Amino acid sequence: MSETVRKVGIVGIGNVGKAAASAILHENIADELYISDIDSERAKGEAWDFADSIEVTPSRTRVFEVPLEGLAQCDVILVSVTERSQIPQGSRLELLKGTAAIAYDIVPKLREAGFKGIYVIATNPCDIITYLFYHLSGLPKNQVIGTGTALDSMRLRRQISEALGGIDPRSISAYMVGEHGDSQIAAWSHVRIGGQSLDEYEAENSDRFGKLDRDKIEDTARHFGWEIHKRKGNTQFGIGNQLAFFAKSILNDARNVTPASVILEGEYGQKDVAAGVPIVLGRDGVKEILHFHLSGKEQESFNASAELIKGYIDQTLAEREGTAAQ
Ligand SMILES: NC(=O)C1=CN([C@@H]2O[C@H](COP(=O)(O)OP(=O)(O)OC[C@H]3O[C@@H](n4cnc5c(N)ncnc54)[C@H](O)[C@@H]3O)[C@@H](O)[C@H]2O)C=CC1
Ligand SMILES: CC(=O)C(=O)O
Repeated sequence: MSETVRKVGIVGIGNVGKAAASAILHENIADELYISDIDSERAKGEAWDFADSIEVTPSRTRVFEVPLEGLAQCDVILVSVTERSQIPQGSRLELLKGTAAIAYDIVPKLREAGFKGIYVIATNPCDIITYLFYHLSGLPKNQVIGTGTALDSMRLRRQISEALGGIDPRSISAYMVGEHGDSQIAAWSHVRIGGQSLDEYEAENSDRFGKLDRDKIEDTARHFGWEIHKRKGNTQFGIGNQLAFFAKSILNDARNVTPASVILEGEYGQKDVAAGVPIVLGRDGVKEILHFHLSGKEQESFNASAELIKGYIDQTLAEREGTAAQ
């Protein structure tokens, strides 16, 4: 019998990395989990702490602390590095200089070490960092994926669920698209409640809910991260579980439809940019990009969001390499 060992790596074992690692162990997603951090002593402590818990988790995942290059053997590397996780003025874009510098440091080293697997990136600003990983890694675009608007879309579904009397968010299909940031937009034209369009569902149930306040729901979902951030100083479990879900979908070739930040080459009218759109996620990473025909206003906002991301990508490439995105 041939033996397939599922190997997942995490680079950056802080708030987010630890939440992802815990989810991986509790859901038996990997046979071997490799963790790496610039602070290798702390990472070793985390690895040993996780190893102590294996007997009472459903998995027998072996956990190792490794230097960065030790991650090159993994099928999937989850990226949760950052220079600082605090964002005083509330924009993820403020992290760009620090996290771009980390990308320029670690991606060439992993390339040199022979990493040929799939990157899943949570590090903010997520879309720009995803593009930089693609640009620096030499990997095909299907193998470089940002979590993008996946977390925002869960927040959106939860807000819709609450407005509709608690209907299970898993029975709601609703996506935030564009930037994992302030310019993201809800694709209201494609919201479905158990397959029924939201307009039809609202009309059928007008005596129970009336018309949803879409602007308020969208705005709450868009900014929900800050409500958590200002109370506990970070967000970690939503995204940690999301990273684990991405790893599981890839390793199991699950072919889930999920929002993710991916490299666009003409899809949604955009090129040379990474932005959040619905994809099919499986063994090769991005198996397919779903093309929603957005309403005119949604497409306009999506274009503005993508242009904003592209502006920061171009600025970063110009500062670091004296070139713009190709
Ligand atoms: N995409 C999303 O939906 C979300 C993204 N995030 C982002 O995830 C990132 C991580 O956040 P936290 O875990 O709270 O930060 P943290 O500060 O707790 O952890 C970051 C870790 O990265 C390590 N690190 C820094 N430079 C490194 C390098 N060159 N090589 C290896 N390790 C290095 C640090 O030592 C630290 O352990 C941030 O960029 C944050 O904004 C957080 C929540 C949601
Ligand atoms: C911090 C962040 O990006 C979030 O929770 O959405």
